[in-house]
Amino acid sequence: MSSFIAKKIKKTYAGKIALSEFSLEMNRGDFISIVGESGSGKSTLLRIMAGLEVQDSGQVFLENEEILNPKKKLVPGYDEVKLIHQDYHLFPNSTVSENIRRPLLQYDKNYAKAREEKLLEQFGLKELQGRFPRQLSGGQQQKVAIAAALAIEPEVLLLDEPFSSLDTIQKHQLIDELGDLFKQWKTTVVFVTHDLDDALRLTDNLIILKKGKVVQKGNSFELCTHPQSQYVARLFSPINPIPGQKDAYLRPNEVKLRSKGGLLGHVVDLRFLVHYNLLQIKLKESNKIWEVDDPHRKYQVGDRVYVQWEEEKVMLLPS
Ligand SMILES: Nc1ncnc2c1ncn2[C@@H]1O[C@H](COP(=O)(O)OP(=O)(O)OP(=O)(O)O)[C@@H](O)[C@H]1O
Repeated sequence: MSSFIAKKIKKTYAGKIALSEFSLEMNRGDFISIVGESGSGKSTLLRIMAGLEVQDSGQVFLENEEILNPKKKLVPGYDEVKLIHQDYHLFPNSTVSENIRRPLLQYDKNYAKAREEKLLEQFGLKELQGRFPRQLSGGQQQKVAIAAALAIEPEVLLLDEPFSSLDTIQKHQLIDELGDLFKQWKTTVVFVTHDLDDALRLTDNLIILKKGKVVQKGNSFELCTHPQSQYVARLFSPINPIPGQKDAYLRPNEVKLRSKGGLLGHVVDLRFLVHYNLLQIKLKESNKIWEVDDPHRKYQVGDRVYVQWEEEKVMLLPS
């Protein structure tokens, strides 16, 4: 039996569709990442799921109870369903401990103290408990904000790119740590992001959103190897159109570089990346620019090179 359900959620702003019949069913402790470009409706969806935004139609349920929107509920939102976004608000004149304790003010004192201690411990914040937010790094501040949001033990956590202001190393470390905690606690987590790498860090269970519509669902392997559209394929890597073949594309790592045979081109740009060089190759006949991986770092700008590929690597992708 699913415990968190969104049923045919639709939302328009001034007649423009932001979400179109979005449905989702999750069991307790499931993680899902929803990935989509800016404006695809991710934040709108999470706000509706948290009971903070009025939808045009459709319903959200937690354990068979309907999540009521602000039109139907005097005080919007629920303790059981917590939305965390980038603009987290810590109280600047309260310490780490006080920030975490604030949501627990109305709870039994002993319970509140025990909960605060547990969160400080689990988030590795014990040594920082007496500091004020201005004395913390961005990553530490975000940890405190998330710990505070978890103080009242929500069943569902909705994460709206809360890590986007962190550098990649901090971000990945925080996502890994949180992922472990959420698993321990069996929290149901919906993470929305435009960044596929971040999404995959937390879970392999993906929904791809475009202009308010689900365009594909599945795990990363399925989506990477069998994308059903250019939009989904591009989330994983750039794609190169094959001249003269409608909707036929190749990924940069599937193109072979040879000194003869295939399509002739010239290297017009080279980027040194950690594991390989990324080349831009201008194809002679079509003038198209392809992005191609050069794992052996063999080619230089100006080199003549032939590109080849295996037919089975060609992806047919309607726009
Ligand atoms: N309050 C609003 N009034 C009017 N239009 C809105 C409002 N909020 C969102 N929209 C529009 O709805 C669409 C979806 O917006 P939403 O913020 O949900 O997308 P998103 O995927 O979260 O984008 P981003 O990744 O940039 O945060 C966009 O076209 C946006 O302009």
